[in-house]
Amino acid sequence: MHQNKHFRGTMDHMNLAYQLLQATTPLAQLLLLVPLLLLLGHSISRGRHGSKKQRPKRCLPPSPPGLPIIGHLHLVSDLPHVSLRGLAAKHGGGGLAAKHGGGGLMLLRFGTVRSLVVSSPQAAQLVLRTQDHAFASRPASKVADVLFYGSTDIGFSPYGEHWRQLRKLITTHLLSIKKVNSNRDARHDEVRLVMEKIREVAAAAKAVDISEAMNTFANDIVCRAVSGKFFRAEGRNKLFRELIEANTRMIDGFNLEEYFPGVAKALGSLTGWFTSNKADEARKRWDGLLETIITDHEGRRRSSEHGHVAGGVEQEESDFIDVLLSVQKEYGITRDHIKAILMDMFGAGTDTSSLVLELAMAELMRNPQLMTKLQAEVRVNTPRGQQMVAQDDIASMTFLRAVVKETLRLHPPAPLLLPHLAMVECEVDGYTIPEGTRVIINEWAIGRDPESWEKPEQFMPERFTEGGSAAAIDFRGNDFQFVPFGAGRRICPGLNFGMATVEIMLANLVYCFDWELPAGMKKEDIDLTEVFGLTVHPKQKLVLVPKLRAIGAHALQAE
Ligand code: HEM
Repeated sequence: MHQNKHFRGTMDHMNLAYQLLQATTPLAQLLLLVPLLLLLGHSISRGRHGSKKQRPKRCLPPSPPGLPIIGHLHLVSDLPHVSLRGLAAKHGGGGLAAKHGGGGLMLLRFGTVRSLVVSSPQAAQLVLRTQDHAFASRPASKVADVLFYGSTDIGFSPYGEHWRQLRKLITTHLLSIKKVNSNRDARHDEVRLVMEKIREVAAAAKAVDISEAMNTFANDIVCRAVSGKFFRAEGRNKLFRELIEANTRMIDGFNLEEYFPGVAKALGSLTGWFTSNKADEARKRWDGLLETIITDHEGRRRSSEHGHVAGGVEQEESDFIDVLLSVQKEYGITRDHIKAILMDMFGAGTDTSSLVLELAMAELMRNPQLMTKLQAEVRVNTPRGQQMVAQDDIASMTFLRAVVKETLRLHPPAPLLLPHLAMVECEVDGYTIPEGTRVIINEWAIGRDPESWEKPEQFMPERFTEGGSAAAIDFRGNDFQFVPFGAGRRICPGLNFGMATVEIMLANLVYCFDWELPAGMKKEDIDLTEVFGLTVHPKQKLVLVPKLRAIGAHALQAE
């Protein structure tokens, strides 16, 4: 392709020379001939030697035609992951990976921000593994700066020593497999509370708002691991939920303020409608809540150091906030850093797990034969007479895991992961990616890529079971056709925590109850239309009617 360009350039020089030679006197012809011959010679020698030198400086990935000022913003609908897939199918071809069924790189401009969109497993592998070191940072975000104390949390922190330290801290003290296992009793306790509530609803022949119930549950699980039983005081868990929801809406990555920072700066103080103004409000509310919780913990720590037990209540085992306070000096973190980390834990850990649960239940209700199959597996593998499914029973439930995987494939809670950033100029699949380019990985499109998945739009958990077409594929960041937790340095550190939360709850929902749709509703009426945000939610709430199984009734009462 580059040689063709040179050939064309050489031909242009020759045409020009020919025309000039025709139009001028012999002396002028001679005088003109010399520089033209020199130019021609130079072109030819560039064509012959050093094929690298002849390449244009930058061969950028393909782009659809854009508009002045807004760039490609008008091409993105209110479901960006869907429009980006459509655009990538038309414009994201080419590249070396295309030869292997890949391609999947497309360059867009949103306002002043250049964005690389990654839409195939091959391209995702190049960005998240081969060049992970170059793409492991996050783009600066005014909203994240306001919300997360100057982006000093983990999720929005730029790549570097601060991020490394915090990540080490949370993976060691909260999210390691050992820690996740040690939380099993607390998890079991929280699941039991939900089952009790559902039982009451079932006894009254009413319906359960599954979306709400799963969100509360996931939030309670994280809050309990992070701040002990403290969080239940004075309706704090409700406030947490409100604040988390507000954050998710504000940091969806498609925020005009971030695409026109100059305009936003000029107008920001005059108007109240910019997201960062709202973020400021939310941060003040977060700060008040976190300050109270941290101060409570400090008080407890002081009491126990002096041999007192706060409020006459038995001292509980230390939670994550206690750990953060005790390692503050060792890790060199400030009080604001602690608050930023806590916001991450509450935010990243709640919505994600609860969405997987809600959507798994929705898909099972749409596919009753799969619900029956899952119930059979869970009920057979739970020891007879046992009131609830326990963590240890889950190990043998392969279909349960397949259902969760299939839910993550079709409905990844964060369809565009979190944005990455090119820290240096680098080359991906023969294209130059300029330093500072924002990178959007369209995991939603990758999970539905027909090159990688058989009948990609269908919910078929069997594909992940033994003998299935995707039996060997896992979500731990090694199989790039399936990266709902991301991959590489920025892979979700809460993967084990999230999976443990989802599996134990789903198993118990289908073990303890049979489920029906509200009167007059058919399975075809379950609407999965989405609302976009950093995490994507179904527009319609999932409301289901629980029916008690005999075992559930005795068991839950007996506990
Ligand atoms: C099913 C549950 C979950 C899913 C699907 C999920 C998904 C993700 C995704 C897609 C990312 C971005 C990866 C990237 O940028 O490439 C992420 C990052 C993150 N997640 Fe999760 N997550 C889940 C549960 C959790 C839980 C339970 C926690 C903690 C309690 C957590 C904490 C985090 C943090 C701190 C980050 C930022 C990592 C960094 O930037 O280095 N996640 N998660």
